[in-house]
Amino acid sequence: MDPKSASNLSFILNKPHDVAFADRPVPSLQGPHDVLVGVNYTGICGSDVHYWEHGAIGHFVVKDPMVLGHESAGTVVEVGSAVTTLSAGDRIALEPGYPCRRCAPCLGGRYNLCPDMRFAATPPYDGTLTGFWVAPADFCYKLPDNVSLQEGALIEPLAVAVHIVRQAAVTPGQSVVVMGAGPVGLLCAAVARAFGASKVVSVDIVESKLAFAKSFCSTHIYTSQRIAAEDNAANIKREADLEGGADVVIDASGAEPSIQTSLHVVRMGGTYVQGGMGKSDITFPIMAMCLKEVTAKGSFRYGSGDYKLAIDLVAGGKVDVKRLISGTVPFKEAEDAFKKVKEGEVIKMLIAGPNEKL
Ligand SMILES: NC(=O)c1ccc[n+]([C@@H]2O[C@H](COP(=O)([O-])OP(=O)(O)OC[C@H]3O[C@@H](n4cnc5c(N)ncnc54)[C@H](O)[C@@H]3O)[C@@H](O)[C@H]2O)c1
Ligand SMILES: OC[C@H](O)C(O)[C@@H](O)CO
Repeated sequence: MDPKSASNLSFILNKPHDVAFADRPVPSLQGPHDVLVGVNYTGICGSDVHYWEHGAIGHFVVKDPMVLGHESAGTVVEVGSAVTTLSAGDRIALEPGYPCRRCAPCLGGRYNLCPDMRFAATPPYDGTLTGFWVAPADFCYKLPDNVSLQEGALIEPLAVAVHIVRQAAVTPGQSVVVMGAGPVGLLCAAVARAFGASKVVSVDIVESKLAFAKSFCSTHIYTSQRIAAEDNAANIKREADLEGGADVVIDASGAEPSIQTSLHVVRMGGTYVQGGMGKSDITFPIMAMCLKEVTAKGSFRYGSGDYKLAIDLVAGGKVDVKRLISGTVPFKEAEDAFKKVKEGEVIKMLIAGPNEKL
């Protein structure tokens, strides 16, 4: 694709529910280690939909028009003079956040915690729903021949799940309960299976999502009821035969009742990981955490090795991300795809890049 003759049409959020398409200048390489990527496919994340609806997530507020999107795969079109690992034509999954590489978290190996992270479609930084994108070469991961560009767009949420399951340190034979069967919860359940968990229980409030989870990877499912958290936890333990509780519980819902249930379903000395992002403050069953000596951890985005492992899991047939793709729309239908995601009819919608023929 020649960037001189191709479109750099971008899908821009002006303010909540006010989006526009604009042909922006094709970006140039900023340094010798950069590559220019033609964006082929981008998945819609819940955070994109949240910005589209509300114009903000916590203290990240869209003040100026911002290009949406951060779950992308593309094709390299130009490489900087110092790039040795990629060449024009390579198909890649795009890691969309660039840390400073100099601060204490970066040097400590946890670059996802960099305070100066420039993350796509997180204000003030533009996202990847555009024709061309410039990235450091080491944040572009070559896709093996048996991984499609559509699957490549799913590597981002899969890397989120890989990071969560690594935080939980899941080992073979363990029991894992995953709260939430949206894309992140489904992928956490699949990664937990791939890590050797023998029992993976998906919990949600929507039965159709659980039916999908069962067909996708979960060994057990449970529809959460509007009852006390302790009672939901007791039901999960009984129905999934988890006497004493689960070794690991992951929240991928962000919902307060689900977080409360999690602390009652985890076993003595078990591990709890918070992956879901809902309300900033909730009522948390801290006594259960204390008395059971639960190891509780957070998980934010992804770090060293997560993208690589996510690609290996797809290439090795361990996680079939294709099954999560509900449909792909042309670039000009981006807003309709956002509406579909908001209505909850779909699992993962992809938007083709502006130069992609469907
Ligand atoms: N930690 C990170 O870096 C990171 C990255 C991406 C997304 N997230 C967060 O992960 C969460 C999941 O993302 P997603 O894209 O799958 O979102 P999603 O909204 O598609 O999925 C959330 C699921 O939780 C279910 N749910 C709601 N209330 C529940 C309850 N009481 N019990 C059980 N399930 C319940 C919903 O029905 C839904 O299926 C979101 O909160 C998102 O913000 C975190
Ligand atoms: O997958 C990455 C997440 O969607 C982002 O961190 C988002 O939630 C905030 O920028």
